[in-house]
Amino acid sequence: MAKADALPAALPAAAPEPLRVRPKLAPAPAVEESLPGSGSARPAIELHNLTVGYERHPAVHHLSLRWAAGSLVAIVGPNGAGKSTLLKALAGELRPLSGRIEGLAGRRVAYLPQTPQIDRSFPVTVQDLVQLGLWHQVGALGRWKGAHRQRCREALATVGLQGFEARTIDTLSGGQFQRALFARLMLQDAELLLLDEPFAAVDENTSADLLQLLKDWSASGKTVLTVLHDLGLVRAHFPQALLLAREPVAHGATAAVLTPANLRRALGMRESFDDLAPWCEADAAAHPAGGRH
Ligand SMILES: Nc1ncnc2c1ncn2[C@@H]1O[C@H](COP(=O)(O)OP(=O)(O)OP(=O)(O)O)[C@@H](O)[C@H]1O
Repeated sequence: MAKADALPAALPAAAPEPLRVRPKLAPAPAVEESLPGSGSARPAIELHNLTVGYERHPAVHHLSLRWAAGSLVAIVGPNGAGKSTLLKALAGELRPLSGRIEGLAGRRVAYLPQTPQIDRSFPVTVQDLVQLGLWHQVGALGRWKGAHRQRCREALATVGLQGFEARTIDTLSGGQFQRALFARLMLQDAELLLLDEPFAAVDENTSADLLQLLKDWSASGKTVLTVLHDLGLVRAHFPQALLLAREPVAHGATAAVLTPANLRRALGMRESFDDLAPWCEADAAAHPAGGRH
């Protein structure tokens, strides 16, 4: 699987600034439309008994599910549940310990990780940062043209950063920086977007506007998987959810996933990562002689 275009994550919160988002498109598809058999021409993403972890220590176990193209999915769960680990696997940064992911071959994936991976003191302009989203079109040997710069300007205007092109990124507030990263995501034009807590460092108005972009992407057929902790936000805006606690607790329509019983169960499974833990139940069956991760 090709590694996703990794993007840095948000930095600390910023002063709010009004966004000029694109006009609202059709609402995000209802969950029924995103479920298997909806007839979408684009391939779904399928996890088949997927286990992902670090140095043979599984962090998230035995996931089997399917996301139809255009799904808008919130991935939720307690700290340490394996949410970021799952995104890393989908982004191609971690190889599965077992199982497989299907539906990514030949598809562009954009990944906005949780931890900042960019040195903001590096003297690059907002234009430099955002136009990297067009790398798939321009390439290492290509030349940046006026049309590319124009697309950058349009993307920046869409996230309310018109006129910021020449600013160096060290002069941006955290929220402005996050918006610039969304402009870059826009230019990446990926079919699968993986966002790890994208609203963690932005104010309510900004997150509402960025959320609208996610809905627009989903409505246009892109699959959007977003790690979130704000369950109110998830209930209000995400038709589908995956509740993780190292293993899947529930997956499907958000209202059916985020029930008090499921949430209690997930909390009960928290912090269970243990270097000396025995094989999980499913692995124990496969390794009757026993073993430890
Ligand atoms: N690089 C790593 N090496 C070893 N273990 C790791 C590494 N990264 C994460 N882990 C462990 O994997 C488990 C899952 O971590 P992960 O970051 O996926 O959880 P999360 O659900 O995203 O948590 P949070 O909500 O706190 O961000 C945790 O127990 C964590 O300690």
